[in-house]
Amino acid sequence: MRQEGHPGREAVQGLAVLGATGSIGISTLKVAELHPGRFRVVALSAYERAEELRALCQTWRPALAAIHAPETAHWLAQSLADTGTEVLAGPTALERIVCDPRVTTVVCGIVGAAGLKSAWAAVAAGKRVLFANKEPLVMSGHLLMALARQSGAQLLPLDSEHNAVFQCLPQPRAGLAGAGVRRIVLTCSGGPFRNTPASEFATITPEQACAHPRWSMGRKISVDSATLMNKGLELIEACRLFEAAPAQIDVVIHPQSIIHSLVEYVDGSTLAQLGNPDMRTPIAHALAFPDRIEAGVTRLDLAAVGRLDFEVPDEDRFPCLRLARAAAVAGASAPTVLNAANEIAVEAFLARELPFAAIPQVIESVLEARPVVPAESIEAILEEDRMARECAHRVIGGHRAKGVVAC
Ligand SMILES: NC(=O)C1=CN([C@@H]2O[C@H](COP(=O)(O)OP(=O)(O)OC[C@H]3O[C@@H](n4cnc5c(N)ncnc54)[C@H](OP(=O)(O)O)[C@@H]3O)[C@@H](O)[C@H]2O)C=CC1
Ligand SMILES: CC(=O)[C@@H](O)[C@H](O)COP(=O)(O)O
Ligand SMILES: [Mn+2]
Repeated sequence: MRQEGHPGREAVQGLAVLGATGSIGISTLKVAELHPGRFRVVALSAYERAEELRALCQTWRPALAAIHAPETAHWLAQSLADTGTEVLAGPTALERIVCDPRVTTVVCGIVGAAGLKSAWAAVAAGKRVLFANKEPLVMSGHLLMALARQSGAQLLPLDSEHNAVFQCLPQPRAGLAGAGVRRIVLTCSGGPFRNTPASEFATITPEQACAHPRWSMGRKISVDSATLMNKGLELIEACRLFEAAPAQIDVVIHPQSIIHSLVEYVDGSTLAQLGNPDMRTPIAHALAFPDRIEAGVTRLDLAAVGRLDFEVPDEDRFPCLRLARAAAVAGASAPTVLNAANEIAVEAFLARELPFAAIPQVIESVLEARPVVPAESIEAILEEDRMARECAHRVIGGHRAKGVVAC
């Protein structure tokens, strides 16, 4: 993560917000709205929510917009005809956006592995790249970090825990050991089922799983928080972003989500970043870094919060965390397989085709079925992702054939 030579301070940043219609995209635009002299919205993207993208384009008047399906793009172009927005579609639209010379800063707010190619293109193009989309980092973070060193891209974490760790580390950095870091502690809310007995997991519905106690987020990450896979993915994400070994990352349950993560130093000091659970804070931090700007969030009132609690995570009830740690230790293709199996299992759960309790079972079966192979090119990673998804579909098919009912 380099700091020099990028538009943090003086130049107006040209923003490309990928996944503009999602939770991260909307929070980013709320921060940008507070600072019209600092940020110009150059490009917005969505996948299928065309009405929402049209409304954003009418407000922000970006030079470029992208949506997945060509026929939807045609409709969008017609309805934005008087705005000057050029509408793109198809597989290379996002790559074209991030490479546009008017774009200095790319906000990666797409969900899942679907964000990998655009994130990759943004890093290759040497942009300032703000990562919320953790799945590409889990799959290929080691390659993205190396690519950033070559291209001069500046990678900044938006994920609240990683942004907190970033804030607790000295800048510029020269590795964790050089900075005297002993370990990184990621906090975890515990999700909506922190106190739910495992015997009740079989009947959990998508609505219950998506009702996160602290954060308002998209459906996929909300389910990940409920299984604790979100923390597992974040453990791997932290290994990638901070070039840490899995053994240097611990997880602690902190139900209030006020401390967003901690860094322990060899001298016994532990630094933490605190704030109300609102993504506009890490987004404002990364957008303005190294400056600090108003984020529009409610100030933290510790007396009103009253108490901060901590617990050890229960990996028996939440095996996804254990599976993710094992994948981090195995390295190579294992994190890609873990992520792919999780995406397919969560999709099936949200479609009421798989019980909540079966999500970790599917992931474990896919991890057992796929050999760990080298992951030293983006092509190899994409191929492993494809095969792991196929395997997950077969495992889920077998599960359904046994007549296990989903809620
Ligand atoms: N929400 C949060 O607070 C946090 C999110 N993150 C991470 O950020 C990412 C985004 O999360 P979140 O904003 O909650 O997700 P949302 O589901 O709210 O938004 C996802 C966005 O990505 C677009 N999208 C979905 N599928 C595709 C696809 N195949 N190709 C291109 N675009 C697509 C959606 O478009 P459309 O609306 O048209 O479907 C939407 O704009 C995730 O990786 C998540 O883990 C990390 C920390 C916090
Ligand atoms: C806001 C954010 O960064 C999420 O990733 C959050 O961490 C989810 O909360 P959990 O700690 O419940 O996974
Ligand atoms: Mn997070």
